[in-house]
Amino acid sequence: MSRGDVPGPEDPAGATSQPDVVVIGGGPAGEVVAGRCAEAGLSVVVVERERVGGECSYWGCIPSKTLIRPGEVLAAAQVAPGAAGAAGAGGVPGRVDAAAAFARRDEMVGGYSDEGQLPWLRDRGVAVVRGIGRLAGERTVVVRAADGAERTLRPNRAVVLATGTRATMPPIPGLAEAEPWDNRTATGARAVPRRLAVLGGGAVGSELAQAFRRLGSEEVTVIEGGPRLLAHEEPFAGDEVRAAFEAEGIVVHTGRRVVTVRRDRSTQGSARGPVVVGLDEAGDPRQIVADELLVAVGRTPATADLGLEAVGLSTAPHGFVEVDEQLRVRGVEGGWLYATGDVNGRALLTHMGKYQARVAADVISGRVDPAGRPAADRCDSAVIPRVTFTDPQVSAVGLTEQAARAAGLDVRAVAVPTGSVAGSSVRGTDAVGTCQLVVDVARRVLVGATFVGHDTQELVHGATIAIVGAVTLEDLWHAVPSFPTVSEVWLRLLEAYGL
Ligand SMILES: Cc1cc2nc3c(=O)[nH]c(=O)nc-3n(C[C@H](O)[C@H](O)[C@H](O)COP(=O)(O)OP(=O)(O)OC[C@H]3O[C@@H](n4cnc5c(N)ncnc54)[C@H](O)[C@@H]3O)c2cc1C
Ligand SMILES: NC(=O)c1ccc[n+]([C@@H]2O[C@H](COP(=O)([O-])OP(=O)(O)OC[C@H]3O[C@@H](n4cnc5c(N)ncnc54)[C@H](O)[C@@H]3O)[C@@H](O)[C@H]2O)c1
Repeated sequence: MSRGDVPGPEDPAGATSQPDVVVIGGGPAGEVVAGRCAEAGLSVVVVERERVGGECSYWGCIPSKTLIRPGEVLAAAQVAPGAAGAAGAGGVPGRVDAAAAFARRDEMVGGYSDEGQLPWLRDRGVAVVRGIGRLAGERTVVVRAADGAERTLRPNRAVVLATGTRATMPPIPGLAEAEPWDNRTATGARAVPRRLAVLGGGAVGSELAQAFRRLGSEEVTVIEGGPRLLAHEEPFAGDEVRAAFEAEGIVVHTGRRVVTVRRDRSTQGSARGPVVVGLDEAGDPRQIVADELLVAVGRTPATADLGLEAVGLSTAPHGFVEVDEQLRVRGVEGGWLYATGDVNGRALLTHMGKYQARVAADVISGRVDPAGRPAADRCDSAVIPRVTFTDPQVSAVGLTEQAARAAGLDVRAVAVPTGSVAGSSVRGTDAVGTCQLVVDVARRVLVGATFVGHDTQELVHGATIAIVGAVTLEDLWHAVPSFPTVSEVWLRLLEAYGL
């Protein structure tokens, strides 16, 4: 199947028109809610307009992390004396074989076919109906297939919206005509642009800017409208990532606005002609010329044409679907409509969408815990683990210090350099980053943690457990980290707190 095609008409498993549950959208959140409902004995239909697996599998997490990995491995080797010679030397790590990286990306996305994803649903008896789903009234979903044929599904119990998001395109004059990259074109690239400009220094922009620099782009420029990269994280995280970017030749402009974009189709030397990005008058430069412009300024929920008005909901453009703690859509009577994953705007992360999906499935199926109580929603929106796969990585969970104070908590933050433990030095010569805990002073429990450094992705789950379990500092003191691991930062942090 070529990219951009809509897959075949209907999964051979077939689908009843009156199942218990209809899920619109077969991304990570839709798949999981469907699978768990089916495991609970319900009959389930997933309606998918493109590919089962969603944005994450083909144009998000999987291809981006696959393209990041080779540069990360080379950079790690370069700071391990003895391996460094084999891996190249200089500001940018030795060359990544971009063609091999793209080939591995193609493998990881299953050649942009969802054949590999379907068995998981089939094994659970979930039917997939191909087409665009929309609400047409209470417990009523109309599906329009690629050939225009429509069929109506009338589930007995629930409809779950899991339609995700697409890249937001800001209304900058000339931008659309310049055919910018979005996450799909960037993660699906088949060649490395010599010059790449990136609009937006959030998770997508930061990860892909560094990935392309390491894949071989000679000039990479990030333009961020806010004061720093990774604005949702602790301020030191964005500053430390910026320092690392600049050390490897990525130019970062913060606090700047793009006011015009133009693709110069008269210029030779690039198949499409260079793109000229005009900046505001707030500073220098006033213009950036690149071969491609990646737009990564956030996400827009896929709610247009979803029929929200048919069930009395607002159809405000760019509006996320508001849900309660059990993932039921607010403002709809009867408790039959749910929304999980990106489309509800709570946490635009695959693992959180899948968590919400498990909660929603338990609510829909009436699952009870061993004590016979209904499965409760523990979907605490403050406890969101997240890893930004830049180098250094930014791995965090819970509240930033500022967010905790804004929430009225009396907190104390303690921080130590990630390089203060032997585990960091053993790994290489360039231990960078800061680790910080945010502690609720009265309860002596964590409410937030941030770990910036190489390979910190595996540190964050310990902090997640500590927050969810409300483990006191006195108990954490007895959770002894192994030597010589980077986890020893936990000990340093507790010592810094005064234990
Ligand atoms: C570049 C990039 C990198 C990312 N990296 C990470 C990461 O490392 N870790 C992480 O946790 N998150 C990451 N994310 C975020 C992650 O991709 C999303 O949070 C996740 O895909 C959301 O899952 P979802 O099921 O809610 O929506 P989606 O994955 O968007 O799936 C929605 C599905 O619904 C279908 N659909 C939409 N409308 C309809 C309709 N009307 N009828 C039928 N089908 C419909 C779509 O075709 C799609 O298949 C990344 C995102 C991007 C863009
Ligand atoms: N590793 C991961 O888990 C991962 C990776 C990529 C994406 N994601 C998820 O996807 C979501 C979307 O990522 P994203 O990077 O598109 O959004 P984002 O909200 O993380 O960052 C967007 C950035 O663009 C800036 N911006 C907005 N408009 C601008 C403009 N006109 N000019 C310049 N800058 C502008 C914002 O200030 C912000 O810093 C993230 O919130 C995250 O949840 C996760």
